[in-house]
Amino acid sequence: MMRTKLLSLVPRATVACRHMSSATKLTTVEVNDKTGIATLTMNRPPVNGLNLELLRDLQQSIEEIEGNKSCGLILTSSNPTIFSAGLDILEMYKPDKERIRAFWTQLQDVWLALYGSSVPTAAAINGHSPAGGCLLAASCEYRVMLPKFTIGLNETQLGIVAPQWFMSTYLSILPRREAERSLNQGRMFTTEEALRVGLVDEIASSKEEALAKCADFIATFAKVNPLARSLTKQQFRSADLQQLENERVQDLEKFLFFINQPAVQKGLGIYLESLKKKSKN
Ligand SMILES: CCCCC/C=C/C(=O)SCCNC(=O)CCNC(=O)[C@H](O)C(C)(C)COP(=O)(O)OP(=O)(O)OC[C@H]1O[C@@H](n2cnc3c(N)ncnc32)[C@H](O)[C@@H]1OP(=O)(O)O
Repeated sequence: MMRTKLLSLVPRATVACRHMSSATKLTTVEVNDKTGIATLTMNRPPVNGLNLELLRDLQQSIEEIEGNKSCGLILTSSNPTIFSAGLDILEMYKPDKERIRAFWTQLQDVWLALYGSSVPTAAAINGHSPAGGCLLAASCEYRVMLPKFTIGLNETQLGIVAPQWFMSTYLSILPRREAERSLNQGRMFTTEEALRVGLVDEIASSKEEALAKCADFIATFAKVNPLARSLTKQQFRSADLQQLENERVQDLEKFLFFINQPAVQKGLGIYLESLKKKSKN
């Protein structure tokens, strides 16, 4: 059964105090006193690669925001040029048997929590956002991106296949033809291209402006009944969420089977090497 987010259905009062979650985590949550909007910042140098620990912290932070009566969630990064480099490829290359199960299950949980979040969500995309990074941004309801960066589901470029729920997330934003073509191509869009196809909603010239635009989007719900808004969002997204809820185990087994294929491992090894060579030059 899909989780009902009762907590979030309580009308939201202005948050009285500024709250900062634990500094030892790979994410921070900061709630603006005036707006009641929570900013969730990813902070895992060097590239916000989504490893098991970052995913766990993301999940906890989303739950914290759902629970603390914030009136919206803005996802962003502490890195000035990278929103998130996507899944940490080291989790998938020559993986540890137990850890990779936990990793994928945690990724599923993060997606269910973010895509299914009952609070309004927006992404301030202040840097590159390939693959899993794009998934996180696309799971939000609104995206504001800074110029001169790239975003997209580039999985096929790595010789891997985005699972159905990545595709559903793309399809919730892009026209079907565009989603299919760009997924097949593993296309990375520039900020301007992303705006043109509708993958992002606005361009901002600084992170501060991006955060402000995200806050403006969230403020558009200020006079909308929170219960009606939340249930409407849930209805819109329920088929996608339900599909993964129903197929979680099969999705995990499919991922494990695929990722352990020698050809896939070889491809990931070559890709990692090319990233390392590039970073040394
Ligand atoms: C069947 C299963 C399907 C699963 C679906 C998969 C989803 C995914 O998310 S797969 C991951 C896809 N991600 C990418 O293809 C991004 C790769 N990275 C980049 O393109 C770039 O690093 C960048 C644009 C994000 C940032 O560029 P730059 O600022 O120039 O930084 P460097 O390239 O020098 O990278 C620094 C450092 O970080 C390592 N690294 C980068 N990305 C990843 C990653 N996704 N996983 C693990 N490690 C990553 C890179 O190798 C460098 O390491 P060092 O050489 O050790 O410094």
